[in-house]
Amino acid sequence: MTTLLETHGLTKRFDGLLAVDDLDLRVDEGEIFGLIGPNGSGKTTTLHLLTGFLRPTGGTVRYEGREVERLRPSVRASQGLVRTFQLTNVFFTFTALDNVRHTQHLHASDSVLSSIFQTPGYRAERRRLRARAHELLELVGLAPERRDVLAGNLSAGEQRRLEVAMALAADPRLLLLDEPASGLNIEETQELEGVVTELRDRGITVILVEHNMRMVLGLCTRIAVLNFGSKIADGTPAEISADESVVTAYLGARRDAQG
Ligand SMILES: Nc1ncnc2c1ncn2[C@@H]1O[C@H](COP(=O)(O)OP(=O)(O)OP(=O)(O)O)[C@@H](O)[C@H]1O
Repeated sequence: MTTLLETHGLTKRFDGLLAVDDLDLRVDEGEIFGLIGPNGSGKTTTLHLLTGFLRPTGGTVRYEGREVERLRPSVRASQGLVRTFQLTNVFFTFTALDNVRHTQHLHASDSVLSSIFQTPGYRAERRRLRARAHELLELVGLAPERRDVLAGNLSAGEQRRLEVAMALAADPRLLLLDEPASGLNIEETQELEGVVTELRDRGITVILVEHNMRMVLGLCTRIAVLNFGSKIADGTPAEISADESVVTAYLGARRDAQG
């Protein structure tokens, strides 16, 4: 198994608060890797550190064998380390297709001159990208008749899957999904699970940050559990479900929430 992503001693401190504490992770190529933990345990901060939206206070992030913790998010994305954004990147007044096309343009390397003069090469590339956008929407289960619907008029489940299609426009090798099932009903969650499985089958490695335990336990090959910024367990779904410290962390969190 090839290691695709590794962190060593990854740490993030916000003033006095240790949000991520000396975290070692290893994600192998072809995995669906789960990152779970109670509210405030450091999952989102970890995701920001992996993708470059935050700089670590200490430690390293290795992707494809190279240290990337100092690289900007756009540079990491161009290397295939891509994340979703919980709908913040979706333009609700654009159609589903135009949202994907827009994301493709953000990653394209067209020269200004070729676009002004509409060279044959430029036009062929545009046709290729349009066909690819249709393919991506189909891959996430947005049928051709949904392509031209405004994103704001899609169902919650369709919007989540559109968000995945937009991330796929960057051609990820490793895709980080940030709570993709939040706000979805059971049926929508199952459709999303089908999409994540399909991505894995197509060779995309996935890191899934998610509160829905049924989804995480059902999909992931391995899971790491955070609590107060530290990793308290990692292993297969069966190992994690049977781990006393995980059960205690979740029960403790629930008691705190109940006051
Ligand atoms: N920019 C910031 N400045 C200060 N503290 C922060 C910042 N971002 C996160 N934190 C704190 O770091 C800790 C970890 O937060 P984080 O959002 O990573 O947790 P999480 O596991 O993703 O939580 P949730 O499941 O609720 O999304 C929390 O105590 C949070 O308040």
